[in-house]
Amino acid sequence: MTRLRATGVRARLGERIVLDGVDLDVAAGRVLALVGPNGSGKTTLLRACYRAVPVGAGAITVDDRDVTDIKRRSLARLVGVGVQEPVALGGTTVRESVRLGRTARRGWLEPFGDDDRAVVEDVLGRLGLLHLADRDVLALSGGERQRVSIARALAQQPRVLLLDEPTNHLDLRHQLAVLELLRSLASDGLAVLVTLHDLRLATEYCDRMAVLDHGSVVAEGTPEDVLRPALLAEVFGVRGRVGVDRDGRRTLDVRGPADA
Ligand SMILES: Nc1ncnc2c1ncn2[C@@H]1O[C@H](COP(=O)(O)OP(=O)(O)OP(=O)(O)O)[C@@H](O)[C@H]1O
Repeated sequence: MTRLRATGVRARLGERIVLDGVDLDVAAGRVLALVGPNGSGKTTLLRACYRAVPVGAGAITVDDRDVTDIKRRSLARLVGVGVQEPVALGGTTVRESVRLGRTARRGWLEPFGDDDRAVVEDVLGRLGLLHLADRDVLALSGGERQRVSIARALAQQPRVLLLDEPTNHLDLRHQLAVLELLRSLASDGLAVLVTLHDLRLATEYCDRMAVLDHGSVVAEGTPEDVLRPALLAEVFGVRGRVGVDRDGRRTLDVRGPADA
């Protein structure tokens, strides 16, 4: 079973120690929400998982193989990444942009085949992008571009999916659609690690979360176990608690700043 693991990961950016002994474990079938205040190291940890940031100590492994020992092309078959600000080249349509995700799957001289086409059309459909497929990516809204970035990652058919703030440009309907999609991808067997700013959304939709604070994981578990009032006050600076609404859904009730 696929497993992404970080063990004692330390990373420096310039003079700063940004990750300071991070331990994390995401198994296939799970969505793990990585939450934490601004600047706590969430994006850096995700970047370390796909080798965009060097790890100074500790290790990040996929199926017990250190990611630094995996060739880039093989890594792209294992790990798909949707980044916060997708790079979009002018003159590329949505469909072409998503097709780029297939590069990792094909041999160097192998032509784009029916299988590739089927995967691209499938992910365009799953992300609600079919009606935009022929549009230039530069002529999209921020939220639409974000969905293209997720679609391209899925076109790689990875075993691990890393998404950095996949909901931050999305309207409410698309936020919920993306989080539902992550759940269904996990039940299809993917291991999903996703950074989320919106603690309420993370509480409602994710069965597990890890809280990063000053470069270390300070809590990991179910939202009700993790988001205790003391942690909400200390780490996020708010007064709040996790409860259950009338329909039995988990909710996060935030009452205001902790020092008010
Ligand atoms: N290139 C850099 N050089 C030095 N420090 C950096 C660099 N990039 C980021 N940092 C610092 O590293 C820390 C972690 O940044 P990171 O982007 O990983 O945090 P984050 O939790 O994703 O933040 P946010 O919630 O604001 O997106 C921050 O203090 C940031 O200022």
